[in-house]
Amino acid sequence: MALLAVSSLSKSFGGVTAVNNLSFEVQPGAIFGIIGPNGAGKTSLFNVLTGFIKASGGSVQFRGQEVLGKKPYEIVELGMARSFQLVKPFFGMTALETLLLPSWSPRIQRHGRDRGALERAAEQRLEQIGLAARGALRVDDLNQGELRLLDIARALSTEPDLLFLDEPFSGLGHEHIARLSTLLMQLRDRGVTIVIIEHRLRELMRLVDRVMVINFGSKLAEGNPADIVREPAVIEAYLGSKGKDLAAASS
Ligand SMILES: Nc1ncnc2c1ncn2[C@@H]1O[C@H](COP(=O)(O)OP(=O)(O)OP(=O)(O)O)[C@@H](O)[C@H]1O
Repeated sequence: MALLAVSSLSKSFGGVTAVNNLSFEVQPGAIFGIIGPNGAGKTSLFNVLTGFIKASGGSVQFRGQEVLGKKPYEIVELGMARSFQLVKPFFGMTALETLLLPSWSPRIQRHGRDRGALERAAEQRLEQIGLAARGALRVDDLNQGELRLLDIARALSTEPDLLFLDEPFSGLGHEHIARLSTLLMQLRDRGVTIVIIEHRLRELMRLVDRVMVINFGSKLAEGNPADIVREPAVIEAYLGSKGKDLAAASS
């Protein structure tokens, strides 16, 4: 059974249809990429899937359970977590404190870990993401790339089974992208399913098992990365000359 089954999902903002009758499935243990031009509806899709905005119609099932209509914290409780394209940290808190906050969620509290264990877990998470030396710094003093990594670590702190990442590579240098890619593959190997929106196509295509292309809120194509970069409709609508480079790189 699919871990996530999205069926005929739509979202309109007045006269703008951001997500248009979209259906797709994500299998357990996959890394699933979502690409498309600016304004294609990718972030709106994540916002609906994670309960931040209401759908206009359709169905979203996580492990066979309907999640449309649930609040973001209820969705986290079920085992889904997300990072944000625009990171809005709690200014004044340290990086380590930011990662301790999600420990108070019922999902983590039910393990009954003491404060020392929760702090060690937060420190490990900082290390995993490459921010071990930044734990005591206030988030106000972190740069955009570091804030993005911290936001991903924050999402991981709820120990999700399904992780949504909105442009995780944006603003990161090659070293951090390589480190984050390795971490995502390790998470996948441990059974975490990952859905990624990303414009850095070369880096994304190396990581994903399957990719969906959306344009004007509708699915344009879906398949494995090597086939998708050769799809004429995708090249015309989105990849353009970048598509030829990508096709050459993935052959
Ligand atoms: N809150 C909103 N109110 C009105 N229109 C919105 C709102 N959010 C998104 N839209 C519109 O919905 C469409 C899809 O936007 P969305 O941000 O989901 O695209 P995207 O694929 O994530 O783009 P990008 O790659 O630039 O982040 C756009 O036309 C956008 O202007």
